[in-house]
Amino acid sequence: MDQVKATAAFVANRSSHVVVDSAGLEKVVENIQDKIPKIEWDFEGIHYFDNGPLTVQYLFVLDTLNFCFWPDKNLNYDDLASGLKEALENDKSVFDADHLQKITGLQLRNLLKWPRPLPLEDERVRLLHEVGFELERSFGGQASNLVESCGRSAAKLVATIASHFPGFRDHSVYKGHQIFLYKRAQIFAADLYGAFKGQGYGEFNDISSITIFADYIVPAMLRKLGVLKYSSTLASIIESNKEIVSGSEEEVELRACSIYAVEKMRDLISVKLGKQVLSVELDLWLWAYGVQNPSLPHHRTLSIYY
Ligand SMILES: Nc1nc2c(c(CN[C@H]3C=C[C@H](O)[C@@H]3O)cn2[C@@H]2O[C@H](COP(=O)(O)O)[C@@H](O)[C@H]2O)c(=O)[nH]1
Repeated sequence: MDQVKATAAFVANRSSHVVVDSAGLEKVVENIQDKIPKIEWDFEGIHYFDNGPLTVQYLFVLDTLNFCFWPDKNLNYDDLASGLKEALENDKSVFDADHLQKITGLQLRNLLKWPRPLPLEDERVRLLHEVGFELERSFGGQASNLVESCGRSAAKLVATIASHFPGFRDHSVYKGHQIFLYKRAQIFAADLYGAFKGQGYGEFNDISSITIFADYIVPAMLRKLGVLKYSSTLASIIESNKEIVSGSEEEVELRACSIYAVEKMRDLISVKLGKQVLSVELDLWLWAYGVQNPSLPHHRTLSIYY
């Protein structure tokens, strides 16, 4: 994930709409002291888990669809995670590769028991078809084979997913340079690590290489903590819920500066507190607090990546 870290730093060093505030960062680390908040993966109790390959298939489908909830005021990530869980409990073959390749928007909606079209529903369906097709073509239909082919390397898993599944290629071009953010591919590795508690399909010898998952909750939380500062124009766009175009400088800066800030936070925790923390742990802490503060204004971008 060196590419993610390096290109996020490239953006942070040139950004004009978003600034990583070193004093704010120092203050957060001082306040953390000995108690880096440890949040349990699945603290909400909404995910499917059976300790086997079906859990891997579930998590891959979940992270294929883990984006863009905000256009529907009532739809949240929990609806997706628990809806897919219930669908799988009712029919163990529901996420078989041949089913995924043929699923329709209406069927997906029915699986999730969602009464109206999902945001970006056509894209969600297209991505499920792509996943079903490529899983069958290259991995015997099983996401668990994809994971096993990566020999316990999270970095290899992210690279393999990006090379086989175009829908996971979370790239942008910023000031003429290609920037890699890989939110959904990285969160899949983190979900395996969290669900399987670092064992079996969740065992990775390089989990520390994963960065945070640049979505629309973590930047809002970093801003609340005083780690990110926005230009007055960007602040007013976000506070008035105006959309920000996918791939715009503002959007790339929000996401890349969040990744960069948390990597800096890790360095500072290591220097000041002598502790090694994973971005996965910091992400879960920031995200869990962010979603528990629904009044936090967040940026709104129509995107299939987060
Ligand atoms: N950075 C980061 N972003 C995350 C997650 C998760 C869920 N991870 C599960 C794994 C373990 C825990 O038990 C969690 O349940 C979702 N998101 C993003 O949030 C947004 C949805 O927000 P709202 O519209 O309010 O539901 C959307 O962009 C979604 O992609 C995370 O962990 N980290």
